[in-house]
Amino acid sequence: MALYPIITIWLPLLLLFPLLLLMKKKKDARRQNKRLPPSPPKLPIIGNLHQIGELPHQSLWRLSQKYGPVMLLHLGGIPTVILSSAEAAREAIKVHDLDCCSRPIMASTRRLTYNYKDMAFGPYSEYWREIRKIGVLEVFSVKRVQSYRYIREEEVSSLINSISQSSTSATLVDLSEKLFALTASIIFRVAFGKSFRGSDLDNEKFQELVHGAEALLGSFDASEYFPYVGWIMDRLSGRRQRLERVSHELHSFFQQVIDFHLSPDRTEQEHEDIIDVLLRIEREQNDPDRFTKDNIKAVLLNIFLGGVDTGAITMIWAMAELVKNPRVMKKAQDEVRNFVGNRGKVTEEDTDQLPYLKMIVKETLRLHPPAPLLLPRDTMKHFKINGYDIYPKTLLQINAWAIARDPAYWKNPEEFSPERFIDGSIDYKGQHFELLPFGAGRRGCPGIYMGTSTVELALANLLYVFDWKLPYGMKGENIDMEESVGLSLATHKKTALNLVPVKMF
Ligand code: HEM
Repeated sequence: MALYPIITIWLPLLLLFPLLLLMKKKKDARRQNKRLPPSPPKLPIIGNLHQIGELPHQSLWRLSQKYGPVMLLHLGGIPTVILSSAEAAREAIKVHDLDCCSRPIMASTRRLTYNYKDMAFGPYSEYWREIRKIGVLEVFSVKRVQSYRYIREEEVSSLINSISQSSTSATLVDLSEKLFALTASIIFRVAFGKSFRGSDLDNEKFQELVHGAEALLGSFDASEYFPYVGWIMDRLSGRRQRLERVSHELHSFFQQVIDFHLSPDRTEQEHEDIIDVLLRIEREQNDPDRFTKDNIKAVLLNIFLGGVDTGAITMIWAMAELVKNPRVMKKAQDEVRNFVGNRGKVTEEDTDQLPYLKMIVKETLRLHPPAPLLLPRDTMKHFKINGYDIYPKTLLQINAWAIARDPAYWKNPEEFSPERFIDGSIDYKGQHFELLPFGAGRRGCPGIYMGTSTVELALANLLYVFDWKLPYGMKGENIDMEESVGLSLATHKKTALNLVPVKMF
């Protein structure tokens, strides 16, 4: 037998063997030296999934009481680190922001965002930096948000008018429904330039689609949790089909509105809406493939997902807390009524002069952050938090809800007390890690100003124009403050808030 073929195969392997041995030794040494965060016991295959209940932020908070502020879970096959203290959050999204500012890759986010042409779900990349920059400068800038002031004021006026009708008959108003409709109308006009009222665009159908997309984006595909077999579960559960249907319908809807903007019959607009802005960016690009209609649709999806529910949820919780706390309600009403006098309505300029109202919004966001776990981050490098090793490709979740209720930072944390912000030293803009309703760092919410402008204006008018009474026989302490995740990306009040308005102006 010829020795030559044997030598050619085995000789390189023999030479490689010591090298492989050395590499294995090094890897073992690294493993032995690594200090992983504490973990609750896990089950085969599902890992810690069985320990996460209907309200994940609350389940994770309970686990963190036992396992500490830096905790490692295994959600199926996904290693996930949960941070539940301001110090740990600071280390991650300030000190190591660049190491963990990506987002996890998932089949459904990829499909809904045109292969990550959006801002919110896209992994960290040169393209993401570019789209985020465009967003911050062109869509979310103070100037742009201020240019939509007339939309917010008109929509808040029509909300007040519609509530006034119930007030004359002293009937209950479903404030939850009204406030969702308000934020939806505002975002619809800001993005599409026209109101869905009296137009051929069907807002209800569109809302249904956005919620369908939220339900898909707010949960993981089984194929991510369970490699090899998860895709079968996604098919059997109908998730795959839902994903295809929602993506297809959203795509057609956005295409229809973009076509309308490009139609030669469209008259010159006084105000640039967001589609106009994005179409202008498309025209100004040197590389025609860099920013296309798909990029526009992906950004539009972010604006609807980020802009509608978050604002409505915040206002609903604020009103629920105010009727539960008549002292705070009265103080806020005195502030706005004394400032505005008999002018009949509150304008955006007025809200800048209402410090107590702003404290109420902060306190609401502390107790009820609409995104209690922020959005998941994906780590890109090895780094340490509180001395624990965090490895690349780990999912990172910050429990902003737990941090904002931690007695280590907050006196009587469960109490709704806007006065705790009286000295103005703590804000929600991402510099104070004990209050993170908008996240922080590279991935922090770019829509803070857009969101709070609507919330402050609508609340100020609701408090100025009406006194609010509970349904007959109901007491403040009986208001249901239970949370629900439901079909939304965000956590909201489980039951609708029904109140009786009494018109004062
Ligand atoms: C009360 C109102 C709002 C709250 C509480 C809120 C909260 C958040 C949170 C927690 C995040 C994730 C931050 C992180 O991962 O660190 C986020 C991201 C984002 N929000 Fe908001 N948001 C609000 C309003 C808005 C509005 C009005 C818009 C747009 C119209 C918007 C658009 C976005 C986008 C595009 C992102 C993704 C940023 C990125 O990944 O680069 N948000 N928001």
